[in-house]
Amino acid sequence: MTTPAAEHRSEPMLVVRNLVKRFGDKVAVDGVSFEVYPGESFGLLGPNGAGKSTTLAMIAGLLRPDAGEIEVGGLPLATRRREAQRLLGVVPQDVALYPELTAAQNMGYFAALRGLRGAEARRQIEEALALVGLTDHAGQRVERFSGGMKRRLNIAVGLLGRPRLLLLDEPTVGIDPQSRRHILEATRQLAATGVAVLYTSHYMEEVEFLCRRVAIMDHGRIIAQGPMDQVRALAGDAAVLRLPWDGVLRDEDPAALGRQLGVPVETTGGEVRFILPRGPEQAVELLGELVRRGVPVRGMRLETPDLETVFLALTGRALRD
Ligand SMILES: Nc1ncnc2c1ncn2[C@@H]1O[C@H](COP(=O)(O)OP(=O)(O)OP(=O)(O)O)[C@@H](O)[C@H]1O
Repeated sequence: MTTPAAEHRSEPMLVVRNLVKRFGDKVAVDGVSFEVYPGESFGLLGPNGAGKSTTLAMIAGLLRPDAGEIEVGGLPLATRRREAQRLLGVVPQDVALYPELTAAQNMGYFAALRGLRGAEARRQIEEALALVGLTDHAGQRVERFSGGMKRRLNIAVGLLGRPRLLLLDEPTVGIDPQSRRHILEATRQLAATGVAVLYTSHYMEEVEFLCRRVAIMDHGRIIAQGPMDQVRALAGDAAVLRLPWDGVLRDEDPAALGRQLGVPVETTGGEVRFILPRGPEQAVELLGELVRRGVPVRGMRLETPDLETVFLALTGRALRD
């Protein structure tokens, strides 16, 4: 499934074609193709180890592909890497900051590395800190920052040089809700100003919030790609039953319960999600089973397909176990 280029008025900012990367016998990226257009956040979704970071590292020019092509702003990465990299902002999973320096000093250092000087550097630093909500913390040393604030600063660093293509590698893993909101909102604003954003995540709700187009990766391959509604439709009848976690399954291990009941389960943010391949009617059986086991059901929500259920429908596995 592909999006007709005609839908987009501009040329793609990123073209990835038949990308392959091997590590020894392991094929980490296996024939991946997609495009990202100016002004859109394109979601690259997949479980840990799917090959998302490896794909991003190749686009960033940090890893050489074994096969395939990458073009950034029409420039082939293989032959015009330096020019292409000037259009790119990369925000890696690991935070790379100097803890003993303030946020502003870190930004100043990375701005200089990017070749920015004087008033232009100051303007860009100010803008980037404002976008991620760190203006009031500019003078604070990074060692006193929370994990979420460090991630936001890491993103601000990635924005120096005003990239036309921003690569965000799972920017919200393990951070507080406030920082997460800042990051999602900043990403949205950037896309609104015309930046092409490639957003990788294994949180489908983030991708559903940010992205109109998405690719789902598993074992190095793209197993579904296209506009969100079309990809969602691949879930067929599957549904998700969400139950509050606190107090409900106190004495039960939800993963073990899921295995016994034969349905994939994941636990996130105080609730358990049971994924029901056969759709809503399976919820009746499942609830009956929970009641038989004496599990007090104090609330529930039954939802129609999201990207989680798509992944299950296509692979038979939950995105996050
Ligand atoms: N330098 C490397 N050497 C050997 N194997 C690697 C290397 N980098 C990645 N891999 C393997 O390639 C596969 C894809 O890894 P990758 O980090 O791209 O996945 P991912 O989807 O980004 O997952 P995560 O969210 O865990 O980073 C994994 O099986 C990983 O173990």
